[in-house]
Amino acid sequence: MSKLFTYEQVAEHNKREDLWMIIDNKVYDITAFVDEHPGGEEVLIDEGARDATGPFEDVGHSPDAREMLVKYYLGDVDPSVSGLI
Ligand code: HEM
Repeated sequence: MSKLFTYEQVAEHNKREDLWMIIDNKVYDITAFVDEHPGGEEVLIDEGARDATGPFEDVGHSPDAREMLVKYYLGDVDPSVSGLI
């Protein structure tokens, strides 16, 4: 079973040196990726620490970009508290 996180837990990881992000109800630790993002670090810091599914999809990220997410995966958003924010 995957690890579950609340929105509050994700929101604590809101810094460039410690940055999490939710995409499609999955939680990612993207700290190591901030330097590598072709779209720059600013958007990741702005959209990080919360659900960034909308902005991520709006950009029309490639299959390669989606594949990159795999190695940053931590777990899922706790479904019992999802949808609160
Ligand atoms: C950890 C999550 C993310 C990953 C792995 C990722 C990965 C990538 C990759 C690989 C590209 C190059 C184009 C492509 O292959 O699609 C890209 C471009 C871009 N990304 Fe992300 N991205 C992430 C999150 C975001 C978020 C949340 C935003 C917010 C708007 C964003 C904005 C952009 C923009 C604007 C570009 C275009 C850069 C350009 O071509 O000038 N990305 N991203």
